[in-house]
Amino acid sequence: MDIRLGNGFDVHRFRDGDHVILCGVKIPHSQALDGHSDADVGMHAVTDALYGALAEGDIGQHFQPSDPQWKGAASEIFLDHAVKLVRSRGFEISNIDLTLICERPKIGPHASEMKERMSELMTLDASRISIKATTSERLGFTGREEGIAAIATAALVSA
Ligand SMILES: Nc1ccn([C@@H]2O[C@H](COP(=O)(O)O)[C@@H](O)[C@H]2O)c(=O)n1
Ligand SMILES: C[C@@]1(CO)OP(=O)(O)OP(=O)(O)OC[C@H]1O
Repeated sequence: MDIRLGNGFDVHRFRDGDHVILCGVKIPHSQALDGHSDADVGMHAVTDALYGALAEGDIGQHFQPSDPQWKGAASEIFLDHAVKLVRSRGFEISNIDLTLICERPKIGPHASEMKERMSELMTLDASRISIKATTSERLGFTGREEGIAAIATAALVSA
């Protein structure tokens, strides 16, 4: 059995708006997240963790931020590509662990829906998907509510 571990980290800054999209779920908030795509920072971190576990570069190498075709794109496109690449390389996803770092919005009330959405997108049992959140105790850019950071770990096992 071959085991691979990968990590992903992403940050998106806030901009004017009335909701954020995290793990494919629309969450009402006093601001939106800025990015070339839909700026789903949680989904980007998970996607990068999958690419990392395969040593297949990073999300920006696969989906150039300068490419107009990804303007406003749903980040499910990127995650789907990474999941398909995992399986094409003869691996299965054992588990995913995601932590979102932000003062607001509060993630807890939405974590279950986010987990279910990721489960559907990855065809992975929800019991293998962990979605957590923490503040940075008002320290740094997340503490000043300038943006959201996300860090993810993916574990793959040979199929
Ligand atoms: N955006 C967030 C941040 C935190 N939580 C929940 O609050 C708990 C305490 O967070 P601290 O940063 O103060 O330790 C944390 O464990 C989460 O359960 C949240 O839901 N959304
Ligand atoms: C998702 C992509 C898609 O062009 O752009 P962004 O939405 O800006 O997100 P980021 O994590 O900054 O860069 C990765 C890019 O692949």
